[in-house]
Amino acid sequence: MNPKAIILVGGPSRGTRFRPLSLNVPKPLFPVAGKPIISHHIAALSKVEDLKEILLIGFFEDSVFSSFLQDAAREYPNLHIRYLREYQSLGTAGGLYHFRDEILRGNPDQVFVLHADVACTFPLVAMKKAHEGHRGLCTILGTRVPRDSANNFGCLVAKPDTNEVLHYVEKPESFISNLISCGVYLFDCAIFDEIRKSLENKKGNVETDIYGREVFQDGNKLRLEQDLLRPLAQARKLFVHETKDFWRQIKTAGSAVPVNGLYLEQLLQTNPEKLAKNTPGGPEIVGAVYIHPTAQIDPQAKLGPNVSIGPNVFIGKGARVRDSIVLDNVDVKQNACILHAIIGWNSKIGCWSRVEGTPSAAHNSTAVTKSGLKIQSITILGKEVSVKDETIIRNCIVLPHKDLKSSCENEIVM
Ligand SMILES: Nc1nc2c(ncn2[C@@H]2O[C@H](COP(=O)(O)OP(=O)(O)O[C@H]3O[C@H](CO)[C@@H](O)[C@H](O)[C@@H]3O)[C@@H](O)[C@H]2O)c(=O)[nH]1
Repeated sequence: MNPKAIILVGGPSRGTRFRPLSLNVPKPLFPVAGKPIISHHIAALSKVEDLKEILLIGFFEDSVFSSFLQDAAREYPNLHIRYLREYQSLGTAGGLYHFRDEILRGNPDQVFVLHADVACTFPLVAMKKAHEGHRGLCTILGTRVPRDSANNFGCLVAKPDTNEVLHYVEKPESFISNLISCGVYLFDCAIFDEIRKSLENKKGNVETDIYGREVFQDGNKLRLEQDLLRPLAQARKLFVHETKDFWRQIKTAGSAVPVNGLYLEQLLQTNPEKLAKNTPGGPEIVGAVYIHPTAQIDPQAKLGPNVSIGPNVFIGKGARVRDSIVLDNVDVKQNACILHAIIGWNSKIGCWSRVEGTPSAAHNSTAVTKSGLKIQSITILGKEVSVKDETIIRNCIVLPHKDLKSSCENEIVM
């Protein structure tokens, strides 16, 4: 077996719900639990036997991923990781088809396809084993979600004894099943014949590009879900591998906070040496906390659980941080309190101030409702925001470069 992998990274127009953070970093590179979102995908892929090549496919500028790719090459010398740029958004299966020659080079027999905007334990080795035990062309990772959120996803109805998918419906209007697609797939390479068939069904919508390759006309995308998975289910060639581990989407900026917590909890179980520990004369650490080696934390500060502290951060005496991500070069003055928040690069949090959000209990949701109105649950400060001493910022989104001189609540500060 000689599998390859693809990570669908999307492009700049797709990160809008991730604002204001995506104004400064493309969503796939936003750090959670101390490393870029897609590094978690790559770490899981690196454990798949014989997998040597990972292709990131998206429509960002080429330069966006260059330094990430250099770092990844150093960390994984046995993996060949490249970025392939779509000339425009081609849809979730359009890039697979457009770059089919690159993907099929070296005759792989299987291809993993992972959405960049999901977080989970990526049980890829178990998925591969399950895939090789049936006669399907695709195994899709599935998870159970609460009934009322199921129609935000691709829904699957499967035979419990064989895991064969009988129906696949993308974001149905009414309830079909609470077993949903996680956006993680393993395909046999024969899938490219199915893509060809699906294209033939869309006849008349194909043109030839300057390299003589078939591409789709403007605005006509090839959708993995509707154009490929649905017919595969109808042909009984789609199987599901259900995971009981955590799974989350990363759509809004606020969703990075629970995802950060889940990855940190996972690290606490698998690689606790990567996390901060209580040491004599050091700050108080509660639960899973990641601190970049260049950060300086006052011994009288208290951090955790579920906290990531980025490079060159300074946390002052008596400060308290929990359930939050503090990005590079942030200066947190003494006795400040940060709860359920993301603090953007180079921000300054004054003495005795509070930056806080409200924890949301809802699965895969980061907004809460108050008096019938949807309010922001995670407080997010964009890059270079300054919060004056003794100020409270609660349930707010603050755009970059703002100087907050008085308290605010449930606001978008523009
Ligand atoms: N390269 C590329 N990537 C794309 C494009 N369009 C979307 N993507 C990437 O494909 C992934 C899916 O994005 P969406 O199109 O926004 O779909 P969704 O609403 O997240 O729903 C999909 O994912 C759910 C799981 O998270 C599924 O449950 C659902 O069925 C569907 O596949 C993201 O990682 C996104 O960046 C494109 O044109 N080109």
